[in-house]
Amino acid sequence: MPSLLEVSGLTRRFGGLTAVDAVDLAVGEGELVSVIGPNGAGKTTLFNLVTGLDQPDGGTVRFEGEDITGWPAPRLAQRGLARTFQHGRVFANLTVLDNLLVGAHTRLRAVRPRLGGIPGIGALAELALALVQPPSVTREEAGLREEALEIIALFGERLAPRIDHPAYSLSYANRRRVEIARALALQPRLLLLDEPTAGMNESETAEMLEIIRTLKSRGQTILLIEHKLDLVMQLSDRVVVLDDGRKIAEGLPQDVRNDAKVIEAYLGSRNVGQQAVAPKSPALAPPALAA
Ligand SMILES: Nc1ncnc2c1ncn2[C@@H]1O[C@H](COP(=O)(O)OP(=O)(O)OP(=O)(O)O)[C@@H](O)[C@H]1O
Repeated sequence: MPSLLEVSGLTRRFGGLTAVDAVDLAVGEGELVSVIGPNGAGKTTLFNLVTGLDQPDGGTVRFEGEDITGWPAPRLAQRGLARTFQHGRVFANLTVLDNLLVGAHTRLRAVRPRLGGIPGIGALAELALALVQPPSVTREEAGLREEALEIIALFGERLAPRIDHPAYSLSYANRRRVEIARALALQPRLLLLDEPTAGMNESETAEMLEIIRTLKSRGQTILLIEHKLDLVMQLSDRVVVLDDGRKIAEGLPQDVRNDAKVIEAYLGSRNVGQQAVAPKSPALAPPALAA
């Protein structure tokens, strides 16, 4: 049986720099795979290539065996891939709940009548149905609202009391939670999280770890970029390590932690996240030193 996601020989060059260099990567159904590596290793570029925000110079991306290389992001979202961004992206003027409903909207069936073939007719019919609001649309939207509230409940008191607040009024950490909640509203087959704990303090990071653990226990397949290596070690089924665009190691967290090439990459002059690798800083120390 093919993996849910299979990346083969993926390559992206920017001028003379090869940001992603013939990377192979597979994620099985229900797995949590983390991508780690020093700053500039190519992690976000890899995510951009998988999620249609950037086009590869070579290689393929397959999803459930289907070649999805170069598909635009909206089509990938409908196919079951949802992602979050390193610096968080929400609809600032929409409420928390509406941010989720926007995410869920791609799944609505009743408001998207099948009137293909005649250009523009589908969009017109969709608009007409939205204005008239027949029972099928109302029912489906009520269902999505229920689902959205269930997703919000996952974040406990952080979001539940704020469902009617505009996203711009939220704290940075809450905006990041909304972004993840919105991605979940798509009911993705594969959730790609780009540094979900960036900018979060210790207790917020611990909360996020529990949320990701809960998602994983529900069978959610996850591809994760994360600089906080203790979190990576606790959550991951497998870890893929990039350095200078190339995959230098892959395996179980405990094996990667002790891999000589990984230790070398992290002990170089580069930084992990915004903070220098230092053996005295266990949470940010390279894998081999974080034990
Ligand atoms: N649009 C671009 N144009 C030119 N160079 C780019 C572009 N995007 C990324 N790069 C370069 O590609 C390399 C990989 O960058 P990328 O952001 O993927 O690394 P990363 O592992 O995600 O780093 P970080 O941990 O700092 O987020 C870097 O050297 C970066 O400067």
